[in-house]
Amino acid sequence: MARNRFDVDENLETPFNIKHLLRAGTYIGRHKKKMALSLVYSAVSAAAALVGPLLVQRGINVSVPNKDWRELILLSVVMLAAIITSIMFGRARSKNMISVGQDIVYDIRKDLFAHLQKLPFQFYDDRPHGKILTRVINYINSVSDALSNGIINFVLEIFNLILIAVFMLICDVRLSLVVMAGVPLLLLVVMIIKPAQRRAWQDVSNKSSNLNAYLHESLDGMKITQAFTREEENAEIYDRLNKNCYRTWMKAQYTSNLIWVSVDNISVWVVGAMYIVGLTVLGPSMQIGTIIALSSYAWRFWQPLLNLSNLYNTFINAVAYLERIFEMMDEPVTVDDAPDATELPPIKGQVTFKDVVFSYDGTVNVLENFNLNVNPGESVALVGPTGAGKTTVVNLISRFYNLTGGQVLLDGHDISKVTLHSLRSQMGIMLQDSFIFSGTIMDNIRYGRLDATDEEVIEAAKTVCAHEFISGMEGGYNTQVNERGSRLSQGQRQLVAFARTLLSDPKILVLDEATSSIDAKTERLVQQGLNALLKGRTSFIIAHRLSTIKNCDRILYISDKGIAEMGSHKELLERKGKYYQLYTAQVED
Ligand SMILES: Nc1ncnc2c1ncn2[C@@H]1O[C@H](COP(=O)(O)OP(=O)(O)OP(=O)(O)O)[C@@H](O)[C@H]1O
Repeated sequence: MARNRFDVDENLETPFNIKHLLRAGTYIGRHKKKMALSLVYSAVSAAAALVGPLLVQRGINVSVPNKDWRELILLSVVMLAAIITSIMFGRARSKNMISVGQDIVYDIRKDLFAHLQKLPFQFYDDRPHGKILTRVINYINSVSDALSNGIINFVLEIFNLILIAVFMLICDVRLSLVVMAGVPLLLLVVMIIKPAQRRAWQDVSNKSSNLNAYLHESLDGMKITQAFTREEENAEIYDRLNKNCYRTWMKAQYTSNLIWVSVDNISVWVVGAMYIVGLTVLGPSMQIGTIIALSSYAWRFWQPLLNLSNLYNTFINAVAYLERIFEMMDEPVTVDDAPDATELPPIKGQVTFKDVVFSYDGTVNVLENFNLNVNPGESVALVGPTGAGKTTVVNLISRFYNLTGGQVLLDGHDISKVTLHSLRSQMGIMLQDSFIFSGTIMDNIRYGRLDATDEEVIEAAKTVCAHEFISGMEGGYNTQVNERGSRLSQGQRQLVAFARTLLSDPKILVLDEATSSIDAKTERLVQQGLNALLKGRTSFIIAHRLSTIKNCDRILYISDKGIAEMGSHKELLERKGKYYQLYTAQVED
């Protein structure tokens, strides 16, 4: 699927949709008190900062000519107080808004992660994980700033603009109009440059998302890269993606700078025009203190306009990011409890596949009219060629994917009609990828049953012959293993994962290549422990090494979208069919 690639851009250019901002309002609404307080702090800080030029005007026009030193000192004290007030309220606002911004990040991330944990295997099959990370980390960061500071700043800048305009008009109406004459010119520049600027920043975000996706994939596959000496080729791909980031970043900076340069130019022209009009056209009727005060306001007048135009961009980008975030939050949990789902009662372990049809992509069927009935306590092995569908069959029992057709029943209960928790908590699954989490070995074995005692953990490890190597490690069961268990051998990882599966004391056990990396001697020992454990449990065992499944009650040879052969080891050998060929080939080897 096209989106599962690190070099395919996401479409961020979406029409402004207020719906997303309104939905984001639910996150902002939780902090309305702090937001309102910040607005008050901001207003006080801005108003205090604007008093200065008026005081300067009064000082130059009145106090100095009248040599009223008392008033001049008073004006200086008031000015100092205004500056201190402005700084203090500004700081209080910043402190407040930082916490609001982080609260919003926290809330959105929490909801998103909760949702990610519910999304089915299919979702993760389809997307580069680096891009998911970009949404959870980068997009949420960008959005939080727009939702917290952005909204406050928007209100504040409008307030600032009105306030500055009022202060200017109080100073002098005619010169104020000269300053305001530059506004249409600025709007024109903004309208021309802003769309390009927005697209440029979206490009930056896309290219860094692609870089993240590739980086993530490369880190995951680093050992293979080094084994195949692909470092140079990979460096070239990374370099290309990195250059894309560099190029788009420079372009975005360039377009952003265009706005600054334009605004700077316009403001210089306007202030220049104001001086010319003030000193020549209006001449003697204009006092120098008024011109100085007005020029100070004129410089400030442009700042909120520029900030508003930047905020416009921030909001447009935020809406695009919000759309991507909400798209992920709205990603349907296709494998979920049905509205009328019931709890699966404690099962005996009968598993029935009834006319099951399954396709991953909706076009090619992996299984067709698959029928099977496994009795409680029966052990069933699945063998067959690579890619025949063995893992698919066992994944369907845990409902990791929805069926395309037919039914899977546990003790007669349709698994699509029971809650996932009650279903999966009765299953013990050991997937092909024996994933080890960062933490201790004890934590890893206890992963599926948090209330298990240390003794139970050790007992499970002993059963799968993991106790010996664990005890030999420097910290025993409390040895820290790195993420993915990189400090354990592949076989040791399998043994830990095996113990984890057994500890959950399942009614149905699924072992997908559980012992493929374990040496033959240990495997035989594991087998003995396993035989005891399999008693009373229904088990599905996938193994390419046929010696490990010879004793299973039934062996299914999976091929051609179904069961090609079925029977005990002895029966299948006697039949001299596909299983016989597979087995004799292995024995000869
Ligand atoms: N997530 C997926 N999306 C699309 N197709 C898939 C997916 N997983 C497996 N397939 C396809 O479904 C078929 C059956 O795969 P499955 O993993 O069940 O085979 P298997 O018999 O377990 O193979 P192996 O012995 O190699 O583990 C394969 O052709 C495979 O390409």
